[in-house]
Amino acid sequence: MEKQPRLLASQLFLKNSVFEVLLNGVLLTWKEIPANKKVVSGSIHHPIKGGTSHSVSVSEILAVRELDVGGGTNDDGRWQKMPQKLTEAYPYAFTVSYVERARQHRWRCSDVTFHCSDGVLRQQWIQTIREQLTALTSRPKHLLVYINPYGGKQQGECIYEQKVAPLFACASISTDVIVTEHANHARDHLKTEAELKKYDGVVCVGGDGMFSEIVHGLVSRTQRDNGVDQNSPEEKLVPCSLRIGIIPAGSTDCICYATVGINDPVTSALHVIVGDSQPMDVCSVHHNNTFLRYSISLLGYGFYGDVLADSERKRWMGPARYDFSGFKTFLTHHHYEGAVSFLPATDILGTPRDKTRCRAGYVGTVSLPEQYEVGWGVVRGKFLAINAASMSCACPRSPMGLSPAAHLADGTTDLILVRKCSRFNFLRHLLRHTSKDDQFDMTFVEVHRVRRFRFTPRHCQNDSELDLRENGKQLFSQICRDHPACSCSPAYSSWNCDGEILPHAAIEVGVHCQLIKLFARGIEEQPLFEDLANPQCAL
Ligand SMILES: CCCCCCCCCCCCC/C=C/[C@@H](O)[C@H](CO)NC(=O)CCCCCCCCCCCCCCC
Ligand SMILES: Nc1ncnc2c1ncn2[C@@H]1O[C@H](COP(=O)(O)OP(=O)(O)OP(=O)(O)O)[C@@H](O)[C@H]1O
Ligand SMILES: [Ca+2]
Repeated sequence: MEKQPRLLASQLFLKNSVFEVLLNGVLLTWKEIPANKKVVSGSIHHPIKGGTSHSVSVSEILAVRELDVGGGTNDDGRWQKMPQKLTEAYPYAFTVSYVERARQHRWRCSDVTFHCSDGVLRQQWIQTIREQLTALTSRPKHLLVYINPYGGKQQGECIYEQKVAPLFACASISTDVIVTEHANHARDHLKTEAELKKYDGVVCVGGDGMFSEIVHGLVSRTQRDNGVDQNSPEEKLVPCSLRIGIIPAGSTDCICYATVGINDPVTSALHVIVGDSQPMDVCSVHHNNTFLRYSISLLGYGFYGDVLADSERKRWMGPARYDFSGFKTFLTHHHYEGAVSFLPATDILGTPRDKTRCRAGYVGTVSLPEQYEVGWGVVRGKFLAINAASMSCACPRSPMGLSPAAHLADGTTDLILVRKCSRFNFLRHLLRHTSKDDQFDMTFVEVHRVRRFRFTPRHCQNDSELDLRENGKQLFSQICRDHPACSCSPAYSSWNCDGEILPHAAIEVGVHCQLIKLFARGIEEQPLFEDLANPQCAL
């Protein structure tokens, strides 16, 4: 039989007042007792009206610890002198650290210190809270942490040491930390060496590129351990068991932003500590039955491919390189010819044009065996951009993202085709990414929710021998030498695969539903914050 959580109710002293404190296995609540209703000691069992009240879910308590008194520390860490009489009456203190919601999906760690009249009561409280925390089996105890010291503004190590490590220590999480020494260090370590059995999760401190390394390491390792061949595009991949945490310290941080709602290191660390779990889709990208890469956020050909290719040469500029290259690519206004064929997702309810958003608690449609018999669709033409967004791709540049209604874990990707149009119209389309306006409501844009797709560039219907880095450039320079003053576009762009350039233009993509899990819960609805942030809220 399941053990019932112990119920505790006491009158405890907090700041300058007496509170009725209650722990019921789900919630810890404390409610101020108006001065005229105070009971001197022991438990009370009747509801008390009036006074401020607070409530914290046990699942969002980080830790509880004893505190020596004679005075005490305030919630904001300042020394607080307590009234002599009350300190004498309640000399035994304990502090509870818990998650508090702040603005714009930010989480913060807050402390509340309760004072008890005797040591036995204090022990009872500490022990009971600890028992209830131990019963939360989804919380990680031992983590493997990779820090990219060169991501984003090169603050990775500092962010981890100052903001994250103290929180992990407070929550009694032990860590093995590796500061990477070169690109693909984390990927290769995970793929071949790391003793994964020792850990409850992997944390990366860096940007989307660093996260991508972790995904490649973990997914490849899992397939190898299970004898699955990644080179076969049709193969069903085995999901990874370890969850991944992202401490954002990169330039775009779109995976973190779209799964948590903000790119904030403390918020992400707290999601790891409370043991959140968010499944996510992963796209596999193949060329001629050879595995190229996995994509979790954006696969972009044309505009986003060209922005990335240009920005890679400007890494020294830091995150601003994307704006610089974005502006330059916008002015260049190249279009690319080719054919996109895709398998529409017919067995799901949503569409990319929905007004609904993927939010915390959304249960993704798990792949269903009975798809309607709808064949592949084909779209041919000249495109400014071909984007596949497997999730919204919300980021600080575009708070709603490339595909605002995309879901994190529904086994589909939103294929966005932007046909050749004027610069003015393309600018209108881009601008809509920065507001709530519908970027798909334009004649030259179409969007399909798909399970698989292929792209074949026009100039290379047989792309088997093509290596873009070599032949692509030659072809472009050839064309432009022939038309020195023309504004013709090169034959090929490159694919931007989560911030990495792919070596081929002709690719085949399949979505693997819920292949990985993150220490996140999806974006919480804002009203939840409004209620909980209000200190006067009713219990
Ligand atoms: C006029 C303002 C329009 C703003 C439109 C902004 C749309 C931004 C949508 C961003 C989507 C990011 C998707 C995430 C991709 C990541 O896996 C990847 C790795 O981190 N990041 C990038 O590839 C980094 C890609 C970064 C792309 C930045 C593009 C900036 C475009 C600026 C265009 C300026 C035109 C101005 C004309 C006057
Ligand atoms: N020690 C290292 N030295 C050089 N490169 C590294 C090192 N560790 C990781 N990398 C590589 O750095 C690249 C960029 O890292 P990261 O994603 O952390 O930052 P970013 O590119 O600034 O951010 P974003 O990906 O969000 O745009 C990654 O592709 C990763 O492979
Ligand atoms: Ca998806």
